[in-house]
Amino acid sequence: MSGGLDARLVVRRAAFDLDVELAAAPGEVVALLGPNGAGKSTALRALAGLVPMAGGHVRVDGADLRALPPERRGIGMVFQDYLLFPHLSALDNVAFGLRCRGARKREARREAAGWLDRVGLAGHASARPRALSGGQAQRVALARALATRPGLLLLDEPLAALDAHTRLEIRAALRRHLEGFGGAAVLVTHDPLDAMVLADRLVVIEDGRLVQQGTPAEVARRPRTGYVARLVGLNLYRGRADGGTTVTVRAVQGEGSGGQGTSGVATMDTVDSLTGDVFLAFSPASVALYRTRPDGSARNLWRARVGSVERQGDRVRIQLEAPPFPAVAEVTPAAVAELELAEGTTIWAAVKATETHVYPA
Ligand SMILES: Nc1ncnc2c1ncn2[C@@H]1O[C@H](COP(=O)(O)OP(=O)(O)OP(=O)(O)O)[C@@H](O)[C@H]1O
Repeated sequence: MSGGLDARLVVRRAAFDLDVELAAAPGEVVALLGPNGAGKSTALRALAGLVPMAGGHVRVDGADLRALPPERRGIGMVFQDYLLFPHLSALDNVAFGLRCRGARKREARREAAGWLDRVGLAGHASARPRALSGGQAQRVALARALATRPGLLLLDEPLAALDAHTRLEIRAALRRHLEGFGGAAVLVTHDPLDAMVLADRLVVIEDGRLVQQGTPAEVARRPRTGYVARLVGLNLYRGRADGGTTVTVRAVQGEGSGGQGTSGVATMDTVDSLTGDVFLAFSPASVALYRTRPDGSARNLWRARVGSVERQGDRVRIQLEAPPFPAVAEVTPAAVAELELAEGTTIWAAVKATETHVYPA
């Protein structure tokens, strides 16, 4: 690829080893997702030149940046904690980046004023960072990063320090500005919603390795690890399909979804005919719960113990412990009351074959 970002990032530390390839086309926003300690920040810092690389390359618009120090890479950066210069006004913070690129003072300030206007802060040009709210400070940081029209923009948890209301507002502003941005952008986030809203493509890393990538819709539809499944809220199992519509499954949900002893096998009826190793997924909302064994139409049915009951908005998430079928069910508060669900309750869980989704592993 000549334009955009083309990188392979190799970083070695005593107890950690990162090796990921990362590409982003001009105008594309790639979100890096992964559990704590997966190496997201390390990858971003390697791109920025803030940690030494043991191997690989960083090319932006065809230019190899690996030998350059951070300040000469021409990369725009937006961090969680803004990192504005406290002694400079909002205007001069934005102008600073332009000055570093060689713009004259008047010219830099004129252009900076235009960017402050674009992020809705024309009236705050002379304010010092401490006089700005978190959301305003983050908009100044964004203007500062965009003003230099970098070939690569890095965003490290840009919404994490903001309160819920400001977060919504800045997420929308960020989306607008990213849409108008012509360079490649890499966003690190913990928040699947930020990733889904802001990114064109998701790259998931675990333990320093890329485990899955694709558009948000592809990743949400076909998670390939327990982490991704939890992220998108699906129940996920690995199994073998026999060419018919029966899958022999074992859980891949990992910790917190059934605990230890997730051994043994079970079969599930599906509607997809595949052969070989497969993933089987279904949504928590498709799990029906019963106090007594239900009669009637064919469906997958199993006994489970309620592990936890957790209210989330107007729904309740129920962890079901039932090796090898640990699962999450999502029901209404009325159903919780009616079924008298509490930790330790034993119930029947059912999922229709038509609600399952099977795809090659
Ligand atoms: N400065 C450092 N020196 C040594 N090890 C570090 C340093 N920074 C991070 N690590 C280790 O490198 C690994 C990757 O950390 P990193 O911060 O990149 O992960 P992350 O995916 O960004 O995690 P989080 O979501 O918690 O921010 C972890 O094992 C971490 O403990």
